[in-house]
Amino acid sequence: MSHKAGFVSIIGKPNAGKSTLMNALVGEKMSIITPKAQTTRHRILGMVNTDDYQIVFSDTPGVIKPHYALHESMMHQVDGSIVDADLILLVTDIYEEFDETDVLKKLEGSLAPIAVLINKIDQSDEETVKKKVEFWNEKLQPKAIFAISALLGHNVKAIMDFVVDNLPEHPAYYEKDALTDRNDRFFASEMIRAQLLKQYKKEIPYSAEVIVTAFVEGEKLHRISAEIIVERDSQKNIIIGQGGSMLKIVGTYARRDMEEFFQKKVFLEMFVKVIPDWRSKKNYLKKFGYE
Ligand SMILES: Nc1nc2c(ncn2[C@@H]2O[C@H](COP(=O)(O)OP(=O)(O)OP(=O)(O)O)[C@@H](O)[C@H]2O)c(=O)[nH]1
Repeated sequence: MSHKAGFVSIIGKPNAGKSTLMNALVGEKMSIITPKAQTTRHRILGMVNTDDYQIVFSDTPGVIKPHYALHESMMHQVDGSIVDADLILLVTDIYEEFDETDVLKKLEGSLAPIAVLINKIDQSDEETVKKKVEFWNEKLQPKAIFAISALLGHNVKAIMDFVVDNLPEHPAYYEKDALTDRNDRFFASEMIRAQLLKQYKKEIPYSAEVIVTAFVEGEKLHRISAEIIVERDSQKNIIIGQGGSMLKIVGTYARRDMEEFFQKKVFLEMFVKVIPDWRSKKNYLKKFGYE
């Protein structure tokens, strides 16, 4: 019997709802979601397997104009996922008036069919949705347009059906029990990064990276050590807070998320370290997993 498999890339501006959609499609909390733009820094694969097919979704960083080497790496990951794609899901936010020219420019080189997903329709009305559908039909003549709410799961099933219909015949690319290309260390560091995005304002979360330095799996308990890397001493002080109060909050929430994710008790310790201008330094970026 024939088997289908393919790469489906989720592309769009920051904050459009790409990670929310990815999680809704794969049914797991794979990508961290926060109200802040530029939450996602890596391309993350999420797989859906049945006997008949394997869909390999890629959640990607939001398309931005690069300001640091870090951003350049993020945009390379977007480009890579467009090159690999058998199918592209372009996510756009119904009410954000983003200029999407840069996203469209990236898509120009691709031959993969595109579906435009107009997201967050739960915050909109029929008339606005209709106008957006017309706009995208004219602009891109995509293979399909869906008006969706990734948050509420509205029309997510229709996207899945569309994806399966348009998947090429191909053997599986990964083991059929695989869910992602990322390991537990990665998810642990992402859960800490999500708390940095939630608990601190302005530049702090964007200046921070999280490295899991030890991950000891136990029968009853995982012991996890992590470093939070920032660019300046002043940022280190803010991260730690008065008498360690802020770091304690971050640790408490991150540990709670980890315990839910790993279904295990977690002992978490964190250290804050300064590496001046790490976002612009290629050697550190490489060390932190940005190619
Ligand atoms: N109302 C509403 N909010 C949504 C919907 N989808 C996503 N959001 C919210 O939009 C914000 C951004 O969502 P993400 O999924 O992190 O967006 P993203 O495109 O991955 O963002 P980047 O990582 O910056 O590229 C979060 O606060 C989500 O809860 C939706 O369908 N409706």
